[in-house]
Amino acid sequence: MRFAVLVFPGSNCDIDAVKAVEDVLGEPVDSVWHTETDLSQYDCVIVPGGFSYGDYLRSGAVASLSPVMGAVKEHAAAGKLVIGICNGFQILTETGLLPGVLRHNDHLQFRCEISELRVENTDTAFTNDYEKGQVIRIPIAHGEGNYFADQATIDQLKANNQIVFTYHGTNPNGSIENIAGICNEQGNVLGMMPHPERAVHELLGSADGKAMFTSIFRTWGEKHGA
Ligand SMILES: NC(=O)CC[C@H](N)C(=O)O
Repeated sequence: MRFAVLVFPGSNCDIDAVKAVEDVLGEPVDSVWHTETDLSQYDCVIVPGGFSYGDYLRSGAVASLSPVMGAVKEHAAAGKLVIGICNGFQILTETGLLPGVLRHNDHLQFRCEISELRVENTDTAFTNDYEKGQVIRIPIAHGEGNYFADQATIDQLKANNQIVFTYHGTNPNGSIENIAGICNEQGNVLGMMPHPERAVHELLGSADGKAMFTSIFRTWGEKHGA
């Protein structure tokens, strides 16, 4: 299975994502600069966290216009896997691959801490190694993680079981319905504010992010007979 981790000017979690794929799965992974227009050799694209283009205008707004995002749209339309983590989630909503927006945290402070998440949907390629309702510890680090969507969109997310993670206990940013992560209707594009790639060793404070990588690999393997 081949992974791409996109790199924009201002990305700062791309190397963590590369290391997580290498350490958890040992599968091939390339860093791919944002001017690339062909992602056809990859099975899973990770849009990492950071401050692409300095978060100018709105987080993710400028990066959503990068050449590589055309290729990400094609990759998603072909049913292949895309994960946006933190700034990556912001880029995916700005690109229109996921519904809703990420607004400034309701308290207007940057939050960098371990958060508790509840796994709401284990019927996705990204979460099937978790238990439904499992509470996991995954770090957050963002100033604009306040997920918002209008009521019709929220109703649709619920009806299609697209809410994948919610904050458990404390909501750190004011997200509507405590939403921490969602997927698209087809289930092959996931966006989440917390950072699973920073939680793959006990040494990092939690290894609860590992199951996301093993889920992806297992799902891909089942589909491709690997
Ligand atoms: N860690 C990140 O990806 C930061 C996300 C974003 N730039 C924010 O502060 O909201």
